[in-house]
Amino acid sequence: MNIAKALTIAGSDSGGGAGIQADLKTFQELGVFGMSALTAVTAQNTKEVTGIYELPPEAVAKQIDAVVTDIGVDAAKTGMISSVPIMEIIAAKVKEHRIHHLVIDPVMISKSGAALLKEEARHALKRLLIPLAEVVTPNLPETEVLTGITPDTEEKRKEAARRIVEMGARSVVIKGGHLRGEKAVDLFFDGKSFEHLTAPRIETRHTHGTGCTFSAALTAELAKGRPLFDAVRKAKEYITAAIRHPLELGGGHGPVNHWAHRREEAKG
Ligand SMILES: Nc1ncnc2c1ncn2[C@@H]1O[C@H](COP(=O)(O)OP(=O)(O)OP(=O)(O)O)[C@@H](O)[C@H]1O
Ligand SMILES: Cc1ncc(CO)c(N)n1
Repeated sequence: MNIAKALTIAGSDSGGGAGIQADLKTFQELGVFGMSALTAVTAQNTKEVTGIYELPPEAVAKQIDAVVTDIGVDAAKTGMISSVPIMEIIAAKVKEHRIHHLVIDPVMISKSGAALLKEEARHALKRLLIPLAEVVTPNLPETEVLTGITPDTEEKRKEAARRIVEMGARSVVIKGGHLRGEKAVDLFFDGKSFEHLTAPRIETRHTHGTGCTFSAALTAELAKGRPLFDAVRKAKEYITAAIRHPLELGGGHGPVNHWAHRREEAKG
């Protein structure tokens, strides 16, 4: 049996909606065997982050080595990587193990407002990780930090996408979750052409983990061998269903529903 295998290199969210937990749930839902290399443990719920505990860089390296050398990795993603030494070791391991299908989700701030990336690590993210990416998935504030462009118009979002590809990424999806308007529109660019991914905007506060879940779905589809833009489209369908059928857990930004896609598939 040929089983697709995906690895997430990210932080743990005790609340289960974002981070490693969102990634593994998404991999499983999409029929991919999920593995993890933890970079940090966060104490977190739908309202706040109450603690961040980084792992030693060596612990991150050992987790990656352990799974790549035995089980194998068809595609990987990165999420929360708070410090420069952890970024350095991940970049080295991605090169050493020739991980080609790599999704970089440049996580910076949680929905509840906590900083998940140290300020001094912003530059390292651009220098070390973005050049290794098959696709980078910034939201709008992350796009601004990466490029210095305020992405408040379509033209500026296109310019920012060009800049991210110039940094060495093979492609980028600028996510429009933070825009207003009737539609949630994301912009894809692969160095040649632009494509829009459009879905109805759902009125809800239960959006904890949208970014992690989207990039995990994209990673799962790449692990299965789906072509890049098809994988992006599938990920968009998956996250839209997960937002559309909220679980209504917790008193703050509740988690998205990782199994909602089953309902939509059942409807046809
Ligand atoms: N209210 C919404 N309705 C429909 N789609 C949405 C909504 N909010 C976000 N999305 C979609 O979810 C995906 C993730 O985008 P978003 O901009 O929310 O990521 P993010 O800010 O990185 O999330 P996170 O808080 O997990 O870091 C995108 O495809 C975006 O268009
Ligand atoms: C551990 C972790 N990673 C990513 C996010 C994204 O917001 C989060 N809230 N927590």
